[in-house]
Amino acid sequence: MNLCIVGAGYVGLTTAAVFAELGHTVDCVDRDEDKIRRLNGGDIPIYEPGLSELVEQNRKLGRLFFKTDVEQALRMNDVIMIAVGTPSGQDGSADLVYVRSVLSAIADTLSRYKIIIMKSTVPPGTGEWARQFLLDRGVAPELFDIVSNPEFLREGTAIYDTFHPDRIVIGASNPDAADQVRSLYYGIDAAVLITGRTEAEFIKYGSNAFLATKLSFINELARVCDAFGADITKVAAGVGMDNRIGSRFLQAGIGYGGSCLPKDVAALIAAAAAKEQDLTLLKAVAGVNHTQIDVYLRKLSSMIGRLNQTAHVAVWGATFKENTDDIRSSQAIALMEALTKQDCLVTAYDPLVAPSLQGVAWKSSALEAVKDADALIVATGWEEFVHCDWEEVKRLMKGDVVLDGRNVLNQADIRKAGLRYAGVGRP
Ligand SMILES: NC(=O)c1ccc[n+]([C@@H]2O[C@H](COP(=O)([O-])OP(=O)(O)OC[C@H]3O[C@@H](n4cnc5c(N)ncnc54)[C@H](O)[C@@H]3O)[C@@H](O)[C@H]2O)c1
Ligand SMILES: O=c1ccn([C@@H]2O[C@H](COP(=O)(O)OP(=O)(O)O[C@H]3O[C@H](CO)[C@@H](O)[C@H](O)[C@H]3O)[C@@H](O)[C@H]2O)c(=O)[nH]1
Repeated sequence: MNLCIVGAGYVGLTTAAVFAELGHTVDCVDRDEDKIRRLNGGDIPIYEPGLSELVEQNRKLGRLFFKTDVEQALRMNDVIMIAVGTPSGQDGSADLVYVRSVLSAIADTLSRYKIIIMKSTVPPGTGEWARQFLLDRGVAPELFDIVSNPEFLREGTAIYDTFHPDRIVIGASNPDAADQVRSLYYGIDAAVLITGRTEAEFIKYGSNAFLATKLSFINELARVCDAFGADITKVAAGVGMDNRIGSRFLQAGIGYGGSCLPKDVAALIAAAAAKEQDLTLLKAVAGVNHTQIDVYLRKLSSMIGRLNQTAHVAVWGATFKENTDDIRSSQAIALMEALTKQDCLVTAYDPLVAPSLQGVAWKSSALEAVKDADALIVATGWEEFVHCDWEEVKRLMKGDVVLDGRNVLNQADIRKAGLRYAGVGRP
């Protein structure tokens, strides 16, 4: 099948590479000229394990193309997938400005039947709104179908997730259009769920909202475990053994971040509010996440006796989780901002990124970052931090406190090196 994917970001680029690998011919278009230039020069603008090889292979095979001329690509292809960003607006609602701009380009170019697949995460009702948008722009109703096909990949494992999804959700009002979209996934062994468009849009928000709920639940329980001197990792292991609950997404930490969970929880709350529904549970989920950093900074403060300009805190990790270069809504960044707000001296290191942050001195290695520090916080669970030389850390640090913000470290190794260990909900 010939396909045009609009947006060459984490989702568009990964999906383009995987569909090309499945044998389709894919035009991946983005209006960001620099991004497309880099892609055409063999340089992948994001860090995603396995993506570079897949892109290169399919470019060489003549199945994957990167272009900036959106209109031309829209004219040339009869299957169009929208994978542009849907960031949070001021009030938390999803800002559909990029989606609208793609729809506008589609309206300008559409002269024969097209299937328009909404891959971007959009609020319930957006498919219907998009249909009306095109009709209002004078496009004849028989010239298009809009199909919702939400994406569930995780950054860091995006290629694996796209080849091995738990399910493929296709929301369509025309069964023939749903079948066409299903045939795009030929070669992927996964359950396919065909629903109405609005239900598909809800499934995406419902999934992310549930994942966020699981995380805030375990993070709140971790606070109580802390108070009782119990270990949340052991509690989570036992709770997760119940198949109805499941063991995944129960790792307590300094909170969830990334470009999706915080944004999609906020967007669902806003979408509900527009229909006069108050999502009290989800508001609490966001609230727990919002205060999680403060809770553990208080713990740190009690261990080193102060959090002010005389405190030197080293932070390991800046990305919102390991194996990605994405810092959107990263709790690690929020933590550094909270520390600098208290005038602490902050030295930091991340294996992939060093974003400019006022008051943060970036170092070129993990060990360099801990030199003379009173305390170390591990804010992202990079493998490199798990396997570091704790004897050397102890030798370089002035103080002896290690706060494991992701519960990924081996406490015994740290204590053996003469350091004091504190985790999230761990005694
Ligand atoms: N990142 C994830 O892990 C993930 C997973 C599932 C779903 N989603 C959803 O997928 C969507 C895309 O997310 P992302 O992380 O890939 O975003 P991103 O910001 O990485 O990429 C979006 C791309 O779209 C391009 N773009 C914007 N407007 C355009 C236009 N009019 N024409 C051409 N290109 C345009 C931008 O230049 C950018 O390169 C969002 O709705 C997000 O919620 C993201
Ligand atoms: O047990 C856990 C699991 C995750 N996290 C944190 O939660 C955040 C989100 O992690 P994850 O969900 O793995 O990252 P994303 O790549 O943002 O993926 C989520 O958001 C995507 C965009 O919508 C969806 O497609 C995915 O299914 C959904 O998992 C990160 O800060 C993690 O550190 C924890 O603290 N504990």
